[in-house]
Amino acid sequence: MVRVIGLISGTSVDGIDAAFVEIKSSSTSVQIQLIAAQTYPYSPELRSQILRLCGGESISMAELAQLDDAVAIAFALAARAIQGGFEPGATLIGSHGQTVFHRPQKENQLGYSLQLGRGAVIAQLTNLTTVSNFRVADLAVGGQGAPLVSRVDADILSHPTYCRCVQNIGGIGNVTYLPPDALNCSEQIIGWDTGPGNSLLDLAVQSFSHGTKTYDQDGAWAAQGTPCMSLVEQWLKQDFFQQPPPKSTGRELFGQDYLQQCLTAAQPYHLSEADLLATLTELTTASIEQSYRQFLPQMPDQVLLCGGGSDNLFLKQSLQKRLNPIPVMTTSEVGMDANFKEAIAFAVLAYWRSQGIVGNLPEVTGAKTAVLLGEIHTAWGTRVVR
Ligand SMILES: Nc1ncnc2c1ncn2[C@@H]1O[C@H](COP(=O)(O)OP(=O)(O)OP(=O)(O)O)[C@@H](O)[C@H]1O
Ligand SMILES: CC(=O)N[C@H]1[C@@H]2OC[C@@H](O2)[C@@H](O)[C@@H]1O[C@H](C)C(=O)O
Repeated sequence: MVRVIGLISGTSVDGIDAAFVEIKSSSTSVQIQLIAAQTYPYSPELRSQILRLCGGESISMAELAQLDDAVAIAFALAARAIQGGFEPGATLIGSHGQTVFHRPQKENQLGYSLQLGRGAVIAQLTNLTTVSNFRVADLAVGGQGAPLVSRVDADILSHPTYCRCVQNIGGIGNVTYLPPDALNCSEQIIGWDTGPGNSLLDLAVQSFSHGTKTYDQDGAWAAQGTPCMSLVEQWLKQDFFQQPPPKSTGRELFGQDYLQQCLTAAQPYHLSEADLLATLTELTTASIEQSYRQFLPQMPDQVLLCGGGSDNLFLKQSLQKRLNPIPVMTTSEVGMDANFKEAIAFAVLAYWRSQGIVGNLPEVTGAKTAVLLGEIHTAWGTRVVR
């Protein structure tokens, strides 16, 4: 048994998700007990600095260094806070860090992905061995570097007889397709980034609310509107949605510029803000549905949502309508907290790294081979281990 902290802040930049878990492992899989979970919001200043960088703003190397320091300190404070008081405490941290740039692999160009929050600093500040920088090893062997949670999804969410899709709806959406008894047929597991999750919705809400809101609670604003389906069909012609897996994306594509193109295309329709939010919600759910129908060997028996978008009632209803009669549930309904599944995943990925167990699924990322994910930083220095 080992106690591990998983930390992640994703493309919504809404804060650091921290999960404190106990991991028991057998020869075939891991058993997870969630001890504590919490989201630690960024300070408004730090969030806005990160969002500007994610939005493509140029900064100096000195500013980048300062931002990396601030993110590492914020992650270390979250790690200290989440395990406060529990005994025994954690012996390992898995820190995804904060994605600020992602360049998917294409043709003969390696992918590139940058997450801020240096593991060596977190290890020093917490005095705990810290695994970080998970994506580079998959990228170096020709992978997309994302999604990385698929092997964990298979371990903790596959079902003996049901075929499942685990659908994360964060800033960006990503799916893992799990055939029945997936662990014993991992070559049949597939996954990809489906496209925008909440990223366009959040940007639109921040603009329409003049900065007073960061997201549409429960999708209540969008629910007051009517989606314009012809716009959704037009937007779905974007190359990314036609691209077969393996594929990954980020705010570099589905960010402010893409939103602006959507709003410009919508002008002739004279839509209200609620109509626009409803239409952007349909883009998210339509892109998920279309990718399933286009790229899956068969439609799943169940869809399990996770990520903040799983709390968006209007979005969940729209996806259910599109996938009926397939039940659209959340991972919480099968015992895996939907808001912290990704943080838990990075605790497991860090544990696997510490045990010399590979973490990526080449069938998902397109990597040439399965590799060890993450660099191990101890309080007394960085260990280079096989
Ligand atoms: N109650 C809610 N109603 C509607 N939307 C919500 C709710 N709670 C969270 N969200 C959405 O979820 C987002 C945060 O989700 P999450 O933390 O999964 O994103 P992330 O991890 O940063 O993204 P990614 O998975 O792309 O890395 C918020 O920005 C918001 O858009
Ligand atoms: C570069 C990066 O941070 N990608 C994220 C993003 O957010 C959702 C989707 O795109 C996913 O592929 C990925 O994160 C999750 C944790 C993953 O790698 O599985």
